[in-house]
Amino acid sequence: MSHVPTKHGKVAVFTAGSWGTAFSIVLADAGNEVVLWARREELAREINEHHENPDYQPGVELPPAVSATSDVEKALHGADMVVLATPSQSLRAGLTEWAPHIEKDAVIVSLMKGVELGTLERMSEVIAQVTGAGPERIAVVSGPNLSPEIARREPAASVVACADEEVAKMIQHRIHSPAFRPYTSTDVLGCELGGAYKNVVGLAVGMAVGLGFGDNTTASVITRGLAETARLATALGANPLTLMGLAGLGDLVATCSSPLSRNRTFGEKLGQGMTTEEIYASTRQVAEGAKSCSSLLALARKTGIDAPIAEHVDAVVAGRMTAQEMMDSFIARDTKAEAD
Ligand SMILES: NC(=O)c1ccc[n+]([C@@H]2O[C@H](COP(=O)([O-])OP(=O)(O)OC[C@H]3O[C@@H](n4cnc5c(N)ncnc54)[C@H](O)[C@@H]3O)[C@@H](O)[C@H]2O)c1
Ligand SMILES: O=P(O)(O)OC[C@H](O)CO
Repeated sequence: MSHVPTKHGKVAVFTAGSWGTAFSIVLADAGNEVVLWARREELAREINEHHENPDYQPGVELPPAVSATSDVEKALHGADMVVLATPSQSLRAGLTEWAPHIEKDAVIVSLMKGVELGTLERMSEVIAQVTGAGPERIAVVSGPNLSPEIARREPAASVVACADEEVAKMIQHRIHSPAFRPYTSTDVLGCELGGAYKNVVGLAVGMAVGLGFGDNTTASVITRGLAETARLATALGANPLTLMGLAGLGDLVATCSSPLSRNRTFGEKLGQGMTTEEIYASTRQVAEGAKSCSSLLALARKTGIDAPIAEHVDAVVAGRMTAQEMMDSFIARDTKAEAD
């Protein structure tokens, strides 16, 4: 059945990185007017003049409904939806600057997949604290959505989660494009933890690939990674079915199987023997799991949950263990029942 785009309102997207730019195409294709905020004025100018973001989605033509600005007030004026896509560890600082200019009834949608270091807060919690918005104004979009594929309009599905189901439905309508199919959920916590944890599992799978191991190894890590994710998320109140859905298993499969994933690639480089510092120096794009392994591990410990994958990935990223030692240690762990 064909999708008929309807005319919607203005959406402000912070910021013009890989996912913000790709998601602006979804939003425009779904009938929204989109303003991308770029930190650098020259990038905003480039986007407006050439309808392309050469830094984060080179070669992709942006629809006419997408424009860019480096002016925060201009981006947010009249926007009834604000979409946030920064690295998770930068959200609090950025949002503190932007929040005073957000329209008072605007809904705020997080596209981020991480947990804040130190506070151990999920992005929706950071948004609530910084903006004062209630749960009915805060939503999350999460699923198997590698940005280069979304930017090429390859078909994909995702989940839009909000504590208020009617708001989730409204956002679903606003982001349903010919190539992008959103499902609703009220399980914000489950979607956020699924999204953050899959990055850590993606790092471990990447390490296995970098070490030269095949599909038995990666499937074992993926499956135990899903068990670990579900253990923590359900202990914190998530619906177990969320972890079996697009924001859990779906995203885990996309991230762990795709060479496009920055987390899997980061892990692959660790597996090949590069250090974390060398990898950071080789790319400016974010691999959220390299930071969130530490916050998720701390969250698991605080919750009294066994989290061997987060623990080992954190040790490798911090240089306390090699990728090979991690794999050896996974196999040598005390044996137990699968369901435990
Ligand atoms: N790229 C994807 O395929 C994808 C898909 C789904 C979710 N995500 C999530 O979206 C979030 C953003 O990822 P991305 O891929 O767009 O990252 P990216 O590295 O491509 O872009 C990050 C953007 O944030 C900006 N930025 C960096 N530091 C900042 C700061 N201190 N203050 C304000 N802005 C800052 C950068 O200028 C850039 O525009 C992450 O949480 C990621 O897990 C990414
Ligand atoms: O490139 P990654 O590893 O950040 O993954 C991107 C998306 O989260 C995949 O859904």
